[in-house]
Amino acid sequence: MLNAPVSHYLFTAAQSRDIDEQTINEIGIEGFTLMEIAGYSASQQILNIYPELSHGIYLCGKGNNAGDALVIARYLIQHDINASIVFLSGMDGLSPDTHKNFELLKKFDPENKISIYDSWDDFSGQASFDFIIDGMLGTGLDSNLRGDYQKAVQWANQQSVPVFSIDIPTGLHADLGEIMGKVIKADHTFTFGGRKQGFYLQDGPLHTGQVTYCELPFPNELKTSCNTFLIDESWVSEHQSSLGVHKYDTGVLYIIAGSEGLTGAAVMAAKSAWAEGLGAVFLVCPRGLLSVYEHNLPSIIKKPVGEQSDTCFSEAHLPDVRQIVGEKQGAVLLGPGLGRKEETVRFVIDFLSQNNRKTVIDADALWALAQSQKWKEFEEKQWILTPHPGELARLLEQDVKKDYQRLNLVRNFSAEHNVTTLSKGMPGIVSTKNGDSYLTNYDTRYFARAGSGDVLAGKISAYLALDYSPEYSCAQALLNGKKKLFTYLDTNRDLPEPTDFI
Ligand SMILES: NC(=O)C1=CN([C@@H]2O[C@H](COP(=O)(O)OP(=O)(O)OC[C@H]3O[C@@H](n4cnc5c(N)ncnc54)[C@H](O)[C@@H]3O)[C@@H](O)[C@H]2O)[C@@H](O)CC1
Ligand SMILES: Nc1ncnc2c1ncn2[C@@H]1O[C@H](COP(=O)(O)OP(=O)(O)O)[C@@H](O)[C@H]1O
Ligand SMILES: [K+]
Repeated sequence: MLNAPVSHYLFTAAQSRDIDEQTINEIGIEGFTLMEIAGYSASQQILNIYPELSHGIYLCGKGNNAGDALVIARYLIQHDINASIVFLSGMDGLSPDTHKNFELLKKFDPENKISIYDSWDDFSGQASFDFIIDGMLGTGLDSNLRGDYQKAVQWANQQSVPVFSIDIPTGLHADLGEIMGKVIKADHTFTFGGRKQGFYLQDGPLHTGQVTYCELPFPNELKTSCNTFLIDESWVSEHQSSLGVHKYDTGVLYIIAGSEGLTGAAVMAAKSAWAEGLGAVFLVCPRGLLSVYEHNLPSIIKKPVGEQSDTCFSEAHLPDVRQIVGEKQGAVLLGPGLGRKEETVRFVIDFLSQNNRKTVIDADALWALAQSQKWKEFEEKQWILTPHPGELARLLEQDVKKDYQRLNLVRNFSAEHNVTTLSKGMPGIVSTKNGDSYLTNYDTRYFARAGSGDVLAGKISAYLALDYSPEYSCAQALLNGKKKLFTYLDTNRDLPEPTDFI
């Protein structure tokens, strides 16, 4: 199981608002109190992270997002950090808690040092300021940005000072991660009560800057509807290798991979899995390719099947392959470099029809699944599917353009077919049989070179062979790549090779 801490739950705007309302109406913590905690907590984070600030421009709408910004202003002026407040929709019609906080703020400023502007036109751009607070719109955004909000966003994005977004960068759709006309490009987003799903989809990652989760007193019981989580190393702990046990007790993996011209995929996957400290890795291969593997994979036990003239898998190999895979308890990786010949497609489907092993289905084995609907009826499916965008479109029989759509489709697909799916791309999405989804949070574009998929499949199947759950195996494999990527980028300027991730 993968149990994310609440700091890594990802909410939609509707879920956030529901939790807010229930906390206020059913639990009895007033909205004003929540706003105070939100603003106080963001102000302390800002003081910690940016200790040298002297003057902020506060861009405010009229909803509660602006109220949070006004609370921040109240705390920061106590630290001699000046404030200029710009109300983009004027000062009439502020939400009740925001209005109350505006009145409070003025009481903290008896000398009228705070500058207040009641429209965008009234604000002419200050001579000196060193940060901007974006308190224009939060979860209340309901359409493309209107009127002066567009102008203010454009202006803020052109300034060379840090921009701090309150709860959400204004203009970013909290669920979809899409830009609603225009969007703030924040250096830092302070988000309240829960991260928003859109931070990690589509345009989100390019606009939130660093995200800091600020806790609000929302009871955890109100958060159980959440089924989307952020994967990161702060909570997905690294596996411990169980040294000293017999090699066949510390993880056995059978890799069924490779065909003429595609032996590299099998080699990469096998090396990648072996590097995780398994007891034994068996590479099942068509006999005609054995010499390639003897040469390249000294640590891997080769299990050739068929005749000397065979260079791809076919149905004729099934009895031998089944027997080999049945010898010891272990996991199976099926797919890298298998090729797409018809006899290989039949081999894959027939093999899966009577396979009770935990199995990672990758690359050409996914091609085979997409050629035949038969697999949908198979009873035993302890499977992890690892489609890249093209493979996913074939499996779903539809094009998937938007991340939000991909998240929902992959979630439904996994639940409907009772499999775990790792949908590759940016973000990587892991969806489980019970409808939970886990998103990555780093630049996966570095992995878009032929071979990194084979390395990833090797890692996932290694963890599966070590008896970790399917979702943990996927998350840990993704994070393993991230760690290696960051280590590589620390000392290198050129692009990493897939072999750097082994
Ligand atoms: N008790 C609460 O409700 C809490 C709310 N919090 C804050 O409140 C925010 C949500 O507050 P609200 O629901 O008041 O919503 P917002 O503050 O996001 O703004 C809603 C207002 O903006 C207008 N608006 C919506 N879309 C617009 C567009 N495209 N262009 C121009 N104007 C637009 C709406 O007409 C409405 O008046 C959260 O994001 C968070 O910052 C926090 O203070 C925590 C507690
Ligand atoms: N550690 C990782 N974290 C996130 N995504 C990864 C990682 N490793 C691989 N990927 C994903 O896998 C993709 C490569 O897989 P794929 O297209 O199947 O390549 P291959 O040519 O190796 O089969 C990358 O574009 C990326 O989306
Ligand atoms: K905002």
